[in-house]
Amino acid sequence: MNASTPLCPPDLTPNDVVGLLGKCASVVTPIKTAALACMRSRIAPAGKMDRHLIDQEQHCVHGLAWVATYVETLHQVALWAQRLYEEKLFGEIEADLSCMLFANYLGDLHGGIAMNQGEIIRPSDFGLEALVDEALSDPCVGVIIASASQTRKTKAANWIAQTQGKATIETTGLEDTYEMIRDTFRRFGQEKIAPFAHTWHLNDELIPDKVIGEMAELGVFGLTIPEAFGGSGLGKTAMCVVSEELSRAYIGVGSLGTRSEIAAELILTGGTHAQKLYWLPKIAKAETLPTAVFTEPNTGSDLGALRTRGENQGSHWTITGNKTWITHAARSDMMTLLARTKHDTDHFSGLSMFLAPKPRGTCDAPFPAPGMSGGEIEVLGYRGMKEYELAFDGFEVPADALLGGVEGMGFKHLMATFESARIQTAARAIGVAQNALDLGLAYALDRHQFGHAIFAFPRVHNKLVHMAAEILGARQLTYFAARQKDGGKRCDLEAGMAKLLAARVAWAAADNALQIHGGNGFALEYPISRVLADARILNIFEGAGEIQAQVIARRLLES
Ligand SMILES: Cc1cc2nc3c(=O)[nH]c(=O)nc-3n(C[C@H](O)[C@H](O)[C@H](O)COP(=O)(O)OP(=O)(O)OC[C@H]3O[C@@H](n4cnc5c(N)ncnc54)[C@H](O)[C@@H]3O)c2cc1C
Repeated sequence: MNASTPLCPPDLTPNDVVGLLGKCASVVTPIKTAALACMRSRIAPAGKMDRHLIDQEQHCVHGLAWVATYVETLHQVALWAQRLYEEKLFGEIEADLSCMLFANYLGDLHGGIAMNQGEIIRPSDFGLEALVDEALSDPCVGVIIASASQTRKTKAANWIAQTQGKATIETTGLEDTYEMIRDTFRRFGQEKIAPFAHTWHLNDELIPDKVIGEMAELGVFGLTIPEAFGGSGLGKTAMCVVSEELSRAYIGVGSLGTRSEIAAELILTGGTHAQKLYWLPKIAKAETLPTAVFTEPNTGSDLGALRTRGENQGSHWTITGNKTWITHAARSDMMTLLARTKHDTDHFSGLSMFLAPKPRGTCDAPFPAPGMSGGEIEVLGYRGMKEYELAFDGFEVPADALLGGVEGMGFKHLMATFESARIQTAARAIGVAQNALDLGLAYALDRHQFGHAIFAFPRVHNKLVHMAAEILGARQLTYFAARQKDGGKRCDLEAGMAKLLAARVAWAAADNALQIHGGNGFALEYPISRVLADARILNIFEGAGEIQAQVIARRLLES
């Protein structure tokens, strides 16, 4: 990023842009490699990783995860651009948005990446100022950065304004089947969810049973369950598209399938044949709504330390302990419940997973089961399913409810579901970000100040362009993780990156869209107030941002 870099011609063609994106994506790879080498030398000076040093160096360890996430995003966007170009689908808006994304992320790699507000990871943190300067002094970087001019931003903004009502601004590059699925769920979201979501939120209501029934008919709950067990047998890419569109209408609805996805994944990876035959068809039809019962009052991120006890009574198990933050606990029929069954342990190896049936509760009698009680936790956002704290006191679970019939495998089984759950959460985040963009755009076009629609002001429309560009990047990264998963490859790294980035993108989009609404955005009456609250949870659950960064960095360091 050297001042003498030649500035670009303002009229880069999409063809020029595709070439530049590919070059820029390759010039940043050495930055990741060098940051990784630097962290290896700091946290594994003798060749073996030192846990104490990992914690001591956490800012930079997590910074490495962010650098790698940026580099992977740029790679995936460059590959997407190349694929579209070959199919003659890479047009002006795809070129404009990818230039914006590259300009911002290349700038961040040079000046510092915001891991969070105020927590910036800079090249100097790794002692890599000279290397980063050198890598980013490549002329292709200067051209891309200069191409993200105000003229181009305004042109992109006008294009975005014309795409109002279109499913996606850019061509996603997904096969037609997925785009047909998107259209179906977009229509469903627009007709059956979006008009009611804000009222459900304001009244803190459960999403109506009727909506769950309609979603079941559309196949939401059995999307990725194999056909042999009553599902549609689709892959994670389809799950992403469905989750995006449902969450774009309302995150509560986009999250209804999350617990079914977790339960199905647990049963498919760890269950006995009898458990698969019994539960999967019921989950696919939404006859069984599962709930995920892991977190405890004193154990959140460090799940391996949880204390709820499972005791083998011969004919059955009993569960005793406290859980918290359990989404949709009352209106559910089965708990994927993690408890300690090896009582002489205090870490993950003593944990077992149960598929514990429970009677479905109502608002008046949420937990009508002996040995189980609970209370609602009132929340800022992410409503529609309700959150609960639960107390178990000798709650009985059938003997055959132990997942896979084996003790001590619960944490391992849960870890195997993380890839899928994180990909789905990234897709939910993209849906929320898209909702924010939709709302911000509509308001900006409608609201007039100083004699113009506020959309006309660069500081307003630049925000919309930034949102669209970041959504494009997070989307391609998420689809990449989904493809890896569908291809049977290990993808905890890619899934973690997708979730890490998409959660930040959703929060930034919601915040910027609220800013565009001015004072009205702060009024509960406006849906953007809900979207802001909903967006905030994405960086906390399914692995807080810090935990996600830790997981990504450890995987990189171990490789
Ligand atoms: C709306 C909502 C719905 C949820 N739904 C469910 C559900 O259905 N089932 C379920 O089991 N759980 C659920 N959870 C719980 C959720 O998974 C946990 O909140 C999450 O795992 C974080 O745990 P914690 O809240 O105990 O935070 P803690 O683990 O106490 O961490 C607090 C903060 O400390 C920081 N932190 C923690 N550890 C580290 C570290 N090693 N390094 C650096 N920073 C760190 C992070 O910033 C973190 O946000 C839900 C939570 C919410 C808020």
